[in-house]
Amino acid sequence: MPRRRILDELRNPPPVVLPSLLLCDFGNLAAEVRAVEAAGARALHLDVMDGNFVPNITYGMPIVAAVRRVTDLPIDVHMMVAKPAAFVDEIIDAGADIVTIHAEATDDPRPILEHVRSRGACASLAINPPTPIEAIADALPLCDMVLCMSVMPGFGAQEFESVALDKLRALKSLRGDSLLLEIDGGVNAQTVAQCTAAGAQMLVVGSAIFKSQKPYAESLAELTRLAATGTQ
Ligand SMILES: O=C(CO)[C@@H](O)[C@H](O)COP(=O)(O)O
Ligand SMILES: [Co+2]
Repeated sequence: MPRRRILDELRNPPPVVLPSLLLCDFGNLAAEVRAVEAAGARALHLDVMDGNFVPNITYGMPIVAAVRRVTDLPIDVHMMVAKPAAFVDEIIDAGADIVTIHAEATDDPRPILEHVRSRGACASLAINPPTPIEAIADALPLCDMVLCMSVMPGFGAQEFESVALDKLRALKSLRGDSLLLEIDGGVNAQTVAQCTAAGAQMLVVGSAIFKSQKPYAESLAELTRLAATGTQ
């Protein structure tokens, strides 16, 4: 889908809860994707980890492509890899609509963000909890989205770190609504309203959907309802 259309779809209306497939049943991947789509998901978040940038390995292009084959939902690929420049083209070819690279993985993210946009995808920059927003100030004009991590990346089901909220507030006051803001890590029914109150429109949720006893539709509806309370 073209970049402008993705951004319009995600903005209208906020907030968007993105299931992170990290903790889904990969033996039934297609069924899991169809199930969260039927449950009301408006976009998906895929965590690509290389065992180098983070101390964990997940999956790469074949899984992104497999998800692409079963859904037309926007796919946000969170690249936790040490050499993002080497892989963004293949990630886009596999079907990513939003390509999220980490500021900590590159000395200068700007050429990569520009390249992602030139390929028609949305360009997004992630920062870990200890990374200040000053570190990405020069790159902001090239970002469609900024992801503030609320855990150290690498694993699902970690505890929420509220330092991400301060950064969301600062980014919101710097850039208003021109920039999509995403938060990822420990987002659940207890934390989601704080995230939207701080300015996030994009809420990545893994364990609170895939490890919950509730049906996906119930979790997604509850999280979306609670997220909306933070915007009032
Ligand atoms: O990027 C990551 C982890 O590094 C995430 O996208 C997790 O998958 C989120 O899982 P929960 O914290 O919601 O369980
Ligand atoms: Co993620």
